[in-house]
Amino acid sequence: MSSLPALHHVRPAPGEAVPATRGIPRVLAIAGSDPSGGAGIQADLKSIAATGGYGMAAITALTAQNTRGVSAVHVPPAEFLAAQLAAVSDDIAVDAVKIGMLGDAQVIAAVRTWLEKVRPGVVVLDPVMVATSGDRLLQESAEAALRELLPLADLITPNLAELAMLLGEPEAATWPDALEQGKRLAAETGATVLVKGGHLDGADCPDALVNTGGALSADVVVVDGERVPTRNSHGTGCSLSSAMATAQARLGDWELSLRTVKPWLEEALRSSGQLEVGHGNGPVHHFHHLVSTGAAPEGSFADVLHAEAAADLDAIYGLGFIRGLAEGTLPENEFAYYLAQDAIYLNGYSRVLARASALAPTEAEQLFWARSAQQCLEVESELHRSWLSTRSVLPDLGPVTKAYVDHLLAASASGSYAVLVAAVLPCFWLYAEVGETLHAEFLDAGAPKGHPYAEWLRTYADEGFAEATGQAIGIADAAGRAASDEERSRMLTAFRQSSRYEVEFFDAPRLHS
Ligand SMILES: Nc1ncnc2c1ncn2[C@@H]1O[C@H](COP(=O)(O)OP(=O)(O)OP(=O)(O)O)[C@@H](O)[C@H]1O
Ligand SMILES: Cc1ncc(COP(=O)(O)O)c(N)n1
Repeated sequence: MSSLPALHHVRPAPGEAVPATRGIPRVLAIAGSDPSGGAGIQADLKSIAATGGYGMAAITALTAQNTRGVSAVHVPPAEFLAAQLAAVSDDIAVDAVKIGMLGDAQVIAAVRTWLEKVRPGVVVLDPVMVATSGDRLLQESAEAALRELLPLADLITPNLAELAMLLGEPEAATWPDALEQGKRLAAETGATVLVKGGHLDGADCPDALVNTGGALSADVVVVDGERVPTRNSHGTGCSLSSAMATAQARLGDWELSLRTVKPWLEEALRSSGQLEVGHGNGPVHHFHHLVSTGAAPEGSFADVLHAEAAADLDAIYGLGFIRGLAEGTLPENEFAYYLAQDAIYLNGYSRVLARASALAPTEAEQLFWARSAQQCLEVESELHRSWLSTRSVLPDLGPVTKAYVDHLLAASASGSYAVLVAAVLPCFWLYAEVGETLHAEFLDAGAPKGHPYAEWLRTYADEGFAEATGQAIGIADAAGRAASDEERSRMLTAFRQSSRYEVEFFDAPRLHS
């Protein structure tokens, strides 16, 4: 015995809103297979998933086709379709059904019997007769049976050729004529008709919901859209109808459903060029809205960051402070100011690194940031013990130090580990590069005796810090490659800002000491 909730056996009266499904709607596509993946059941499953449903598929027919056309059609015995349908509805509550290619009259009869028994809450029928390529997907002898099936649907989604065939009229050449035909089909069937503008010319591509029985806010509700200049329209009808079934099961409102689905489909057409599928009318990109998970090569994001910092590194080497430090001509008060600000900075930086440790996704990264935070405090106390103890008056928190630490604290409160990692990186990376260069210059000059900053320049030869910098770069690179476009862009902004503060930090003694 089926344990389906009563809701799924009760069909709402015409005009009555279908209750929106809580959670993920279970949507069954009853359609033909397109092995090239652009139309039929394959497009249905992609569309259902892309618009937030759980897709199921009972296959009416197998086609051999690609983007250029259909080469063969095989319709299995209708009893086998009936078995598929029963297997689904005996076990699973079906929130919405989308019906596509039916093939022949026996298949139509099997679907009719199942619909009359199960009475799903949402039935969308795409009366597929002829593929875009011109190949028949419904036997001519089955057209009458298809017409008789229409009143069992809530929404019918014919293209202009199908609309005309169902009415036995010539194809509409203008949008107003198409809407008039939509009204006639709606009146004949009692269903809502989705009249589609895809086959018309012009810069716009409108669609309209038509129902003359008062089910909508007006007899004709037009939803405008732009025409996308592409030949990749294979499967747009299949995609639209299954997305409408899914949206309706969730929203319970046809107009809202079309307004939700149409922009998604328009973007899927617009992004179709990203797919390189076939040589004919290619498929649309159903999942255009998902972030690309194609793994970027290791080091690629680090390369982007390094390029971002190049101008700031040049600026640092050009600063009077750096030249004076290297040549031994830096005024003592500027050096003392720098050391005092460095000690203050390291205290704040340590707190920010501790936050990175708290947010780290792996224990190895957690440990790395925790160790780095500890080392900052050790360097801070070493500065006080040996470098600052001989200097009597210590400057307070300077404006650049404050701004830099505030920026890091903001990054640590951004909620994004990736952004925080990007923000703390320049202090490792730029400092390590500048230190290495100054130390090398010092050695090249023969480590001159009597250089007033010789002892300080020797501290730059710290292999442990160079190794930690390599680890920090690796973590930021991995975080950047895994981030969404939006998060990666926030990482770049945070990194750029910190890199800029590195320049200002080295220039602050000149301005504020
Ligand atoms: N070039 C386009 N730009 C924007 N939207 C389009 C374009 N072509 C089709 N559409 C939209 O795609 C959907 C399907 O419309 P169309 O009239 O092409 O139906 P169809 O012929 O049944 O589709 P199919 O191409 O799958 O046979 C409609 O929402 C329509 O507005
Ligand atoms: C199995 C199957 N179902 C439907 C269509 C219609 O799609 P289109 O008109 O875009 O070719 C198709 N080509 N194949």
